[in-house]
Amino acid sequence: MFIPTLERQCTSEQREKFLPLCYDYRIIGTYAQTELGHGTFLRGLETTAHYDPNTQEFILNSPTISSIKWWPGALGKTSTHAVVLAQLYTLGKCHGIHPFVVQLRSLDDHKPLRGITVGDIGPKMGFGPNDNGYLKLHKHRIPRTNMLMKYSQVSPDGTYTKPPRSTLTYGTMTFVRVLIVHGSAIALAKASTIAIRYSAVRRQSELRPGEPEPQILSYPTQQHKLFPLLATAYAFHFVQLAMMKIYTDVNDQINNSNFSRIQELHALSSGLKAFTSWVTNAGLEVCRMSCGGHGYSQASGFPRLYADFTPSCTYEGENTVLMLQSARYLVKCVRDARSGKTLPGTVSYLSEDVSAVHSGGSSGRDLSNLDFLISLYKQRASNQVHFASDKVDRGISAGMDLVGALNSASVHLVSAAKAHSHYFIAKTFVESLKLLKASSELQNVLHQLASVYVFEGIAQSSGDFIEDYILSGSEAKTIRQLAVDLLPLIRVNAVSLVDAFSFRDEVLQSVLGRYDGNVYENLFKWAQNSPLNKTDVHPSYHKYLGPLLKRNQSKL
Ligand SMILES: CC/C=C\C/C=C\C/C=C\C/C=C\C/C=C\C/C=C\C=C\C(=O)SCCNC(=O)CCNC(=O)[C@H](O)C(C)(C)COP(=O)(O)OP(=O)(O)OC[C@H]1O[C@@H](n2cnc3c(N)ncnc32)[C@H](O)[C@@H]1OP(=O)(O)O
Ligand SMILES: Cc1cc2nc3c(=O)[nH]c(=O)nc-3n(C[C@H](O)[C@H](O)[C@H](O)COP(=O)(O)OP(=O)(O)OC[C@H]3O[C@@H](n4cnc5c(N)ncnc54)[C@H](O)[C@@H]3O)c2cc1C
Repeated sequence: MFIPTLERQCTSEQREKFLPLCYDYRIIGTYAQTELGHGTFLRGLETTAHYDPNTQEFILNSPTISSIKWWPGALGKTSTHAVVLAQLYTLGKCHGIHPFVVQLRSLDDHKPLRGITVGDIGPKMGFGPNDNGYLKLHKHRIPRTNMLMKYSQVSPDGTYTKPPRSTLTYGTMTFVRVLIVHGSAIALAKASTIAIRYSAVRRQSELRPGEPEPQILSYPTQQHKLFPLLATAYAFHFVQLAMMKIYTDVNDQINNSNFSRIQELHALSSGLKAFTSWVTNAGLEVCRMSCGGHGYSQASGFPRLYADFTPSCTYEGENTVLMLQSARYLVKCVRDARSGKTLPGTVSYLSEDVSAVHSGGSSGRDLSNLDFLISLYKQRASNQVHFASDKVDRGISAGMDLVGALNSASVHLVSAAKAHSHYFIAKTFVESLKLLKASSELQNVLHQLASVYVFEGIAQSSGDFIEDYILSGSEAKTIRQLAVDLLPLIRVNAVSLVDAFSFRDEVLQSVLGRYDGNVYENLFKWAQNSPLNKTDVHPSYHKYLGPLLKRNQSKL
């Protein structure tokens, strides 16, 4: 995050100064924004940067215990520099959060500089090798030119020039949220690869006396656990491509001082980051548990995969907070639509009158038609957004201010943002396949995946569709059965569909997911290499177990 921030927030002179040092690994940096007391509420960050016009320096300070920077990756022992987000003060006025490049350690002996107290925050649930750290600043001085001044400036005499948009400071977070959508796709693809390959190798139980034990991948329940997640990994692959395209287009516009789509990008990236990381987080556990006891072994790769992925739901914007950010924008769009404004592409459906399109229960609707079902996802999303938006309006009519009305409706707002994100993902998946240049055989297999993703998405949220009369109960049951009917068809290609992710064994880091399927021999080999097996009799025997056993044996 250090380099993307410099690339996005530096003047051209600052780029020339800092970026070559980064690219050549002459300095290593981190992104120090979160503090002990604040991670979500950025306007509440307490680190200060006071401008001293006499020396043309900023004085950075951690005024309270809660202002200590806390969590930034590689801050503890590795980074020589940091982008520090601090409240800018100049000529006696506070101008809010701004980014500053701060050198933390000497480039000669790597010792912390004067005014810098830095260290590791201690062991975490995962990310063991990463020295997430703390940083306490004590009246640490940096040159004026270390404030990243592409969008806002402080002149030598201390005069402040404000940015075209205050939220341009948040640009790196948007970029990383887009990466996390990709990260979710990759993590779920890895977990699906491990679970499906192992399920093809593992044989268990005797369905009928004398019959060979079947592959557990042949059990419909195992298929129902894994194949919707496999389809989701493909869905997330396509949606991260679409998200990155939108990010690149909007970022190009921002670089040309066109800020018209910055809110739409923030809302979409926030919703997709939260939706994909929540779904992946839960999916990793389903994949682990589908592998029985061996799934719980470190040898499976699942413990590390989960422990390293699960903070994706927290960092780069806690998921609930980001869903609320997305919903806040959707409510704004409903108002804009009502006042006749044209809405941008990803939310234009909110100005359509979808309610008249479908009414649940009418017979003869083709419930296997993906285009039709995507229109139901659209109706569900539109209904949820309008319902939540109406809640906000009623709160305001009852005398609340906007913040109070948004907070009061926040549970429904999160549901609306989830439905919006789900619609975008399902629609993108189906549309991406139409554009794919592939053989009819491949198109058929991918259509099966898209179908099971769309069907199962409705089955798992059928309440939303039934409550709003988008589907009747019997139609929801039919769609649920359509998903189950697809499972044996996907079974035929399941291993090939995970092989297609092409994870090398060294990357997958899983004995269960080995490409050669040689699991048992390698599990035994892996166990023999366990540190506890260095000696037949563990040294602890002589200290504890031996004396205990001998003492009790003498009583026999
Ligand atoms: C090449 C790679 C290939 C593959 C990748 C594959 C695998 C990689 C895997 C993972 C991805 C990579 C990296 C991740 C790995 C490890 C993690 C590493 C680091 C983690 C770093 C961090 O966590 S950094 C810190 C992150 N912190 C946050 O995100 C803070 C969240 N909080 C906020 O953003 C703000 O508090 C808030 C915006 C939520 C609220 O702000 P507030 O001011 O209180 O309130 P509002 O009034 O709601 O907002 C004001 C207006 O500002 C608009 N806004 C807010 N944010 C933005 C934004 N980002 N962009 C644009 N606009 C924004 C908001 O909409 C409001 O506007 P209005 O018009 O409505 O007023
Ligand atoms: C592995 C890891 C790596 C990290 N790396 C970095 C890094 O490199 N740089 C960096 O600066 N930070 C980093 N962070 C910090 C991370 O960005 C924050 O933890 C994250 O932004 C969440 O903020 P918080 O911890 O203050 O949670 P909080 O905001 O305190 O969240 C706690 C609960 O409060 C709820 N909540 C908060 N605000 C609201 C609201 N307005 N409405 C409703 N509910 C709300 C949340 O939904 C959540 O349930 C990292 C964190 C982790 C775990």
